[in-house]
Amino acid sequence: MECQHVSYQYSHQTHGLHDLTGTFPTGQVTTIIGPNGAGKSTLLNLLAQRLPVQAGQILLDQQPIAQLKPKALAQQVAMVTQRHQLYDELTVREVVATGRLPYHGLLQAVPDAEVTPYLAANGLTELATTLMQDLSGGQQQRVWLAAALAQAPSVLLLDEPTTYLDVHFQQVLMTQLRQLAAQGMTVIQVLHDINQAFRASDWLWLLQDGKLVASGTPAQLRDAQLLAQVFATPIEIVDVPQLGPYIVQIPQ
Ligand SMILES: Nc1ncnc2c1ncn2[C@@H]1O[C@H](COP(=O)(O)OP(=O)(O)OP(=O)(O)O)[C@@H](O)[C@H]1O
Repeated sequence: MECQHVSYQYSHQTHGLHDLTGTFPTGQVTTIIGPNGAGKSTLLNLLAQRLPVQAGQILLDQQPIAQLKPKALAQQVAMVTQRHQLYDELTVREVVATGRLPYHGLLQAVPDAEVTPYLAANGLTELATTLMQDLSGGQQQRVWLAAALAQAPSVLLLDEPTTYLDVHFQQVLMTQLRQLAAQGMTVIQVLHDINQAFRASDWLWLLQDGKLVASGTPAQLRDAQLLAQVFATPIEIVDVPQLGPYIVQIPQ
């Protein structure tokens, strides 16, 4: 997936994204990092076509995604949705089944055989008949991931997917994303924890004020001066035994 001169402005606002050009390598985990308000969620929403690109284009396999019909797009690009009250009274199985809708007619039932594997792969079998409103935040997060994976997308988008997860499940998720990428999926996520971003990614996008300041491998972007400037805070990179380089914020 790639962006070519992509810009977006919220109506009557100066904020948005300005002339972004760069790639999200196929079969790799890319993490978008940057300060609050840098435009990370806006970019994800553009990649998912939840917001229309106003200038430039986003290409998937060299095709502008704006030209894809909604059903074709949903078979290619899935976004792990944040909690939504509309789903509170649906069961886990019903929510995961929504991921299969792009492969069926609107009124067709989704066969159990298409849902069961995604429940099992995400540790949700036991919870299949539980209502969403009766789940913890972390369990709900796993349901949204299962629903997105049920779309069998080639591109998976995740906006701060670790928010509701404890440290153990954060690690489980990061490993799962790596495995999906190894199987050929292009994974694009937004993370706030920069150390997690540097450890869990093959590729990084660094945004500031709606602009792409840098993109590259974690090794290329592990630059204390650059990070300090973008995050407006003193930063040092220290070597932690058994962990390697670690980005630390220096108290002012
Ligand atoms: N619906 C909206 N209408 C108007 N402006 C918006 C809207 N959504 C976001 N913005 C503005 O666009 C800019 C980018 O917002 P965005 O949510 O993409 O940033 P972000 O990097 O994801 O931030 P955060 O780290 O705080 O989640 C911000 O200045 C924000 O105020």
